[in-house]
Amino acid sequence: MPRKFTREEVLRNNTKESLWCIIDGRVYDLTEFLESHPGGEFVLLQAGGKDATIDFYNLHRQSVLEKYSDLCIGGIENEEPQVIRHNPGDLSVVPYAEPAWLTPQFKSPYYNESHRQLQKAMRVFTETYILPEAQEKEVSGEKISQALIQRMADANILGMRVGPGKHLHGRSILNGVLKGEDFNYFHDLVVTQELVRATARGFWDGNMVGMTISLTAVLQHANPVLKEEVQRDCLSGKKTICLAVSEAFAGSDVSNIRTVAEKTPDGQFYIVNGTKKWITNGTWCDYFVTGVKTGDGLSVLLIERSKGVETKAIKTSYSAAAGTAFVTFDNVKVPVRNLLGQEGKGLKVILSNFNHERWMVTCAGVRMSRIVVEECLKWSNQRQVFGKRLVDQPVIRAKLAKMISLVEAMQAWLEHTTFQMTQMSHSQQSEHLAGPIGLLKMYASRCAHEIAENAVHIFGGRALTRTGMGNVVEMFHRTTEFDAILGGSEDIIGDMAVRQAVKKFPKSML
Ligand code: HEM
Repeated sequence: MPRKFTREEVLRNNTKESLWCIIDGRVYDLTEFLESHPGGEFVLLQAGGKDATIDFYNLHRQSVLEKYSDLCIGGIENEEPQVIRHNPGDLSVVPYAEPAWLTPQFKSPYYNESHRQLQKAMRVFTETYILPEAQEKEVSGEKISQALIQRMADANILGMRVGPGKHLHGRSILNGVLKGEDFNYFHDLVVTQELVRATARGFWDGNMVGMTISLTAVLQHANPVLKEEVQRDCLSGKKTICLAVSEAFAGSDVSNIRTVAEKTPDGQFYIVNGTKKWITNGTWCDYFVTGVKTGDGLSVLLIERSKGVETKAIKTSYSAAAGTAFVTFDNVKVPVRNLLGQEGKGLKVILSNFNHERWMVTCAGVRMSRIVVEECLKWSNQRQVFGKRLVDQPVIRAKLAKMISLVEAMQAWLEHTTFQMTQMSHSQQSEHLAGPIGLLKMYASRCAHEIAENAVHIFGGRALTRTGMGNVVEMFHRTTEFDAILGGSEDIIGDMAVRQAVKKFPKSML
């Protein structure tokens, strides 16, 4: 049984020798903690013997109390803690913190019980296994651990990251929550929107994004033997794979790449020379799905890390946990059986995954935007300035209204697009959805930009620091702009969408 104290007892412990305080009906002994408190000794001495609940929540997250729970020596007689504690898997109780389909009062035509079960299991998994490692590695810049990759492989989370398809058939997801055959794009959306809740941008990209955007090319375009081998290696977590297309010479204009592959006289191998830049997960990947020039055309080769392949980490403004690399191919010998698709038809191979990649970037960006809105709602409600909560200021409410409406609009458009994906074959998606998905991604990254800006204004100085209350907002503001670039710069894909629309313009109306 926890010890119970009266408020008078706590009040008597207000010196350096014995320093207690009350936070949310619980009593904390801060005597030993005084010297190591990141906020300094003086402020704690001022709180000695008092109820410091309002001051504490004005400056700290609930998770701080959970981390330092050993400082808690008991509770106050006849008082119960008021603050709701978050357990792994719980839905947020903050309005607008969850998409409408997860809010009991709202209904959705898109999701059924299998999506709800998957969402629940993914949230428990993310909060139990991914979030702690993500937070640690985001700071240290280290690669995701093999143990976590293995755990995701065993639960078939790796398989789900590549989207619906035959590679999931016969697999049981997260201990029987779902059969692989039943996995559709709404399950795919759920998985991405839960995983990104680990709120660590570099680590998120490090967590197999390379595989998400490259293994699909192998599944769709490799010869059956190679496909079987690489699929088995990657989905079991034994090997990792990334997409190596962009170069210092060519980003969104993939057809201008300069990496060259020349066939050996016996026709058995390609010899590859060139460089690749900004390759996510490249520092540690085993396989590189690589865009190369073959004669006048563009082709795609699966290159294994071997003699002549070198990778160097590129210093970026986000965590090195993403494994962003500069890759050099120096006379690398690649068997011809590693050609994906046909020689000279590589653009088709590269484009075949762009819709899914852009859609996935959008799923993640929309969810991160919502997390930032939740952070702002919570902060505005708990932060006191000029004797009032932030949320009591009309200017703050106007910002929140704008942010919430942007997130709701993005999610609604995303779900509408996802529904279209469930109704179309892969080739129909390429034909009809490339433009709409491009526009959706562009809209989402513009909204995220606006949300980040408003969030910084709401959090003030805390939005500049990587620790403490503003850490999520700081990370989002620093990294959200990448979504405008990844999978094709937003200006270029926006332009592509309009050009495609113009092509379909009926002549009779002119
Ligand atoms: C159980 C009690 C407490 C613990 C475990 C604790 C722990 C921490 C930690 C870990 C930080 C670093 C920032 C963060 O991670 O949020 C911090 C910062 C700080 N704390 Fe505490 N704290 C406690 C109580 C208090 C109290 C009662 C006050 C004052 C009334 C206080 C004032 C501050 C200040 C001023 C900062 C710096 C905040 C900033 O830079 O924004 N702390 N504290």
